[in-house]
Amino acid sequence: MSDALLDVRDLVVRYGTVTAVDHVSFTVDAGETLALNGPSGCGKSSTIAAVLQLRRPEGGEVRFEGRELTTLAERELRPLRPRMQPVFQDPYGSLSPRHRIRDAVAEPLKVQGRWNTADGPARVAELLDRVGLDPAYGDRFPHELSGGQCQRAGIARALASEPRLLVLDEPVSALDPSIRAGVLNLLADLQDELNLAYLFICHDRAVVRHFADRSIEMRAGRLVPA
Ligand SMILES: Nc1ncnc2c1ncn2[C@@H]1O[C@H](COP(=O)(O)OP(=O)(O)OP(=O)(O)O)[C@@H](O)[C@H]1O
Repeated sequence: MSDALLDVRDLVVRYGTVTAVDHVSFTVDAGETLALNGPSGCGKSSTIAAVLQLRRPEGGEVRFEGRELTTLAERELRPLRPRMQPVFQDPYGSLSPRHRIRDAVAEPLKVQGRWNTADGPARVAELLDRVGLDPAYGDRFPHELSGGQCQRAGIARALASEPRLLVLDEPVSALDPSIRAGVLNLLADLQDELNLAYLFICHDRAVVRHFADRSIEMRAGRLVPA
């Protein structure tokens, strides 16, 4: 058995007769960035949905922190879910338009029973500050933030859960090219500071070369030599 943080073995995802992920295996170590590349429709989203157990795979194993997730009941998965957090491409899509940024960042703490009125607000301010947002932005709604600021707020919300793994699904593709580097630098700093692991989907080869420790390539549901 490997001691990787995430160990995916022979993963299979099917939609009816379509095999979207066909016996895919990879590992991600603590503190490591693995890039997952490939053309549209090759199975990247299906792979990460199965890793996050948002969709139960038809075959294979997803071992996270040494525990096999695919055989766990939802009730057993619940305490593990905070430790693997997604960050999606659309910065506005991952935050509810009706909730202030402060409440969006506080929500994971409340859901996980870790909210404390004495120090909760300070924790939220600290998380916003950590991602480079003035804590005063906590009062705003997502549409009052730029795309880059909103993506930073989404990262703060993910960090509230104290994850070990972030699944980054094209986290800077929707952002203005001039602000992409700032968000990528933030992710790199957070990784160093918190020993976070990243499973990173990205189409931009220059970004992958700069940002990832290793990369794997998918074509038509299978891993191919990079
Ligand atoms: N809900 C679904 N029902 C049926 N087929 C699906 C479903 N979701 C994905 N597929 C099919 O599975 C295959 C893999 O899709 P997937 O979205 O995982 O690829 P992708 O690499 O993430 O693509 P993109 O980069 O465009 O998001 C494709 O052939 C797609 O049409």
